[in-house]
Amino acid sequence: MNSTLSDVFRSHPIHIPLSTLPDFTSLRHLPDSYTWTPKDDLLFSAASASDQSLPSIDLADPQVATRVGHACATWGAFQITNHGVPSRLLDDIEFLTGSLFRLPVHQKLKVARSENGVSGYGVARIASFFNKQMWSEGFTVIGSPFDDFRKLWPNHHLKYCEIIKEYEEHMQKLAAKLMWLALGSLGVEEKHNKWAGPSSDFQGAQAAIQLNHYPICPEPDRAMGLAAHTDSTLLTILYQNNTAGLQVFRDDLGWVTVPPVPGSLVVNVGDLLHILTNGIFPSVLHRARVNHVRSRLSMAYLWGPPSDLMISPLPKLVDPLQSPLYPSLTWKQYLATKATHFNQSLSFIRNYDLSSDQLS
Ligand SMILES: O=C(O)CCC(=O)C(=O)O
Ligand SMILES: [Fe+2]
Repeated sequence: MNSTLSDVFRSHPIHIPLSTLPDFTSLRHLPDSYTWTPKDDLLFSAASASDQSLPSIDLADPQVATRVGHACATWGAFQITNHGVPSRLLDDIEFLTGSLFRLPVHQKLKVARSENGVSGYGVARIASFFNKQMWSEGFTVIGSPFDDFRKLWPNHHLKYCEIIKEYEEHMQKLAAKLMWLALGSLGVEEKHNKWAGPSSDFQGAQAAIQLNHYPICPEPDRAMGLAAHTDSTLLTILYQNNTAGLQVFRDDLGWVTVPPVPGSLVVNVGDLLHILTNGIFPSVLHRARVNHVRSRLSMAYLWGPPSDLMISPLPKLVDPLQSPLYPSLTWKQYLATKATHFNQSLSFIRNYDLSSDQLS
């Protein structure tokens, strides 16, 4: 039987004890365990560029594919407007996220993600790779949120489940559209990407929704909301509330803040799209900073292929005189690699010897 995204995460448990889940409202000073220095993250204090901004693309622009392709190749990320997701739905998901994180800690702990669980409340999965703790809390939805939501809101869970369902439907369509725009810009057609299915809508795709909350922080300059990482997805579509915090990294510019633009969404190239394009599109390194004035919410739609499908550089994008930069592997195998090698995963598999079986 094919494995689902839940099975995959379940086989790579994260070992973060529940006692580390913070009660941020009670902290008036930044404890040592939350104080970051460059020792904890090499890029912690890398330069920040203030005069450069992430491309913003109107999806109704006649040149949209070219613009998406250029943004993917130069930034690995972009903002979009005119994306067709109703602003009422963005308000609803933001409202849901705010309501969830405003609940008292004991209530949120009722739906804490268990050690080998996949959905629920907890710290970021990447926390296990760092010595310091991040100033954030999260809630992951994979599959139906019904059981968790019923525990959180015994009287309103159906309304909230409906919002998640509608959000997923819109995001799934938008992700497929963005994928074709990105690949189309490289001359990849439907016939080159068979798993997209007969109607080219990537029906077998899988996704998770990651809701993030970054509380007000007493010493934001020394704290980290979510440490630098790339997403293990094909694409991520992120909605952020009206509070800045997301930053993307470019070798030539350093950290660039992505200011929230009302109604717009941020799109990140993930590691699998980087592999699929044989390295033409970089997967963007990004992080979230915090501030001492307003709490911040973000809602990430993490989108990828069926977990057992072989992903490899598209032959059309590989120079016939060279070998592909990456071997074929499944999302399941990639997530297993990421669980061990984290931000070095792409370079690890690049050097991976296909004749051995390290990736299983
Ligand atoms: O909060 C943000 O802006 C970033 C969230 C993120 O990168 C993630 O959930 O993977
Ligand atoms: Fe991310």
